[in-house]
Amino acid sequence: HSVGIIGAPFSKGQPRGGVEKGPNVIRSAGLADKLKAQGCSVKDYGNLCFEEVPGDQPVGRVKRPGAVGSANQRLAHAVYTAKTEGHTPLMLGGDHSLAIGSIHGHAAAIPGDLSVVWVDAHADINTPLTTPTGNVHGQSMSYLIRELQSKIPVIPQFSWIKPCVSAKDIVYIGLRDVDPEEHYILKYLGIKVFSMTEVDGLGIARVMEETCDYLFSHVKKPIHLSYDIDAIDPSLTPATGTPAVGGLTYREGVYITEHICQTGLLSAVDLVEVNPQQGTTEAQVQSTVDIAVDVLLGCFGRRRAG
Ligand SMILES: N[C@@]1(C(=O)O)CN(C[C@@H]2CCCCN2)C[C@@H]1CCC[B-](O)(O)O
Ligand SMILES: [Mn+2]
Ligand SMILES: [Mn+2]
Repeated sequence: HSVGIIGAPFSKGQPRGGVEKGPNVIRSAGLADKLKAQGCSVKDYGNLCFEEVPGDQPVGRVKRPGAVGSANQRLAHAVYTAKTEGHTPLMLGGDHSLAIGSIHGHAAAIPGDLSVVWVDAHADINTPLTTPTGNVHGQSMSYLIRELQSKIPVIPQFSWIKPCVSAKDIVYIGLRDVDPEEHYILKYLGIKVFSMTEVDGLGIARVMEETCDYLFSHVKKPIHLSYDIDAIDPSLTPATGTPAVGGLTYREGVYITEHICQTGLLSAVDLVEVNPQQGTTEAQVQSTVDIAVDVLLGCFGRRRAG
């Protein structure tokens, strides 16, 4: 595996300060050295610099459209570059609004369509008209899904975004805090969802088997894995902005990435929503960061069997 690390210190997709520190705290836990120790080659592209956008007024309910639009445009280019230079892009967030740029840049760099595996307590599929908070980290997927575009009002700062994902190529794992409007959208689009109920009922091994059967049932497409650390139970990863009880165990969280790795189709990864300022103790921050690193090592070949 050749991994292209891209730091995206961005927080304007949500209201809590600190998530912009995610890239550096994950790096300082030894991510690059641990990837190299397991045989990966690593190119660290460093942290992107995101411009300030003064007078960044909401468009409708959508908050900080200027900052979110420009950060994601810049990120899209960086992910495109890393991919075309032959690396598997690994985007370190930063909040989950960054999936807009990451998926956009990834899609632009590969022929044909990609599939998306979204590991999260949340669906992040609110539209500008359904969002209860206006925070774009809860809307990311709505701007990317082709079948949803008739429901998305014009946001000038997002005009560069070309929807690039088909509803049938998306699988959610870990959902347990979904807004009613999001639930309607998921049903309306027929998107495949393995909520925590399915994780409990089927077990994670079956969930991953069914995820792969579903995604590969027609054409095998490269996988974009967008992993929100709040998918893991907050007792293990408390340093995050929107914790929700009843999450994945450490073992389930790592099993997901081990399984996706062995498909050989992993093509880009996001690891988002680590916020060191949301931990109440240093130990809470360290636990969150260490688990984020282990999840990522699973993406790139680490097997618990050794
Ligand atoms: N759907 C949300 C949105 O703001 O759109 C509302 N929700 C918070 C709210 C808390 C109280 C119970 C109902 N949910 C957060 C979520 C976005 C999560 C973004 B992610 O990147 O952390 O996944
Ligand atoms: Mn998310
Ligand atoms: Mn989430």
